[in-house]
Amino acid sequence: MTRRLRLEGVTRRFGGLVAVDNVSFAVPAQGVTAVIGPNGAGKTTLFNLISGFLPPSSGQIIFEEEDITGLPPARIAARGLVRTFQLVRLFEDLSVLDNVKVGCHLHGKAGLFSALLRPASARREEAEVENRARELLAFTGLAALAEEPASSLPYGRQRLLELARAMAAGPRLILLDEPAAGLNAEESAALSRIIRRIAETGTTVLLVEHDMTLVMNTADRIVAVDFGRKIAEGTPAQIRSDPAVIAAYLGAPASKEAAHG
Ligand SMILES: Nc1ncnc2c1ncn2[C@@H]1O[C@H](COP(=O)(O)OP(=O)(O)OP(=O)(O)O)[C@@H](O)[C@H]1O
Repeated sequence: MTRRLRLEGVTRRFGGLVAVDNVSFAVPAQGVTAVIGPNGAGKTTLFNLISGFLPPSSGQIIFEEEDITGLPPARIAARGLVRTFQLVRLFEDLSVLDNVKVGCHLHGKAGLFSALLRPASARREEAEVENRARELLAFTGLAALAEEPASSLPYGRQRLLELARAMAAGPRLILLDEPAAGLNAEESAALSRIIRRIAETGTTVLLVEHDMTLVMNTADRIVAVDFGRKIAEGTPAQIRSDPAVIAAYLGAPASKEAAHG
């Protein structure tokens, strides 16, 4: 099985606190992988390390067989590893469509320099960008809102817009940081279907999420962390019945839970 991403012994310390402790796992190119864990387990720190927002204290991060450890976020994004954030970060005054177009320009080949230097091909690229942006709005169910200002969308749709913008870059791997946060059950179910479709189009999905319904319905593989350490890895069925995972969520020591189980 091809692996899109590998973490090898990744550790991140904040002073005396070890937020991520010697974590290793691989993300297959196919499908959806989820990272779960109780509050403060180190999930966000893990995402910040993978996306370059924080350098690891030690260990290696390998994306498509190349070492990206310590590269700045923009360089990592340019290689096709893009992320969304826990809190929505949109250009509020721009239209829904323009937000997605910005996503194409941020990480894509249609950069500002090429637009200045090669006006004819830049115009062609601009048309392609517009087509791609509209396709993504259709994909996320936002096509009818293309000309509206982003700030006018209800929260659930702003989250989908953020997803569409991240997809505009044509990423090889997309990191979704709590994509279902603040969504109702119906929105969360719609999001799950969109995430599955993203994976089917060949973009690897790695997500961090507290909404267990979404995780169990969406992920092919789950990595569970607690106190910065990986405590389990497997299919949703395996994770659901894993004593260490159950113990982490119930707040009981794994050994005690295992003894009872
Ligand atoms: N910049 C920082 N400086 C100091 N400590 C930090 C920093 N970022 C995170 N931590 C600590 O590292 C640990 C892991 O935090 P992290 O936010 O990664 O956990 P999490 O699993 O994402 O939690 P949540 O589910 O609440 O978002 C926590 O103890 C947190 O207080």
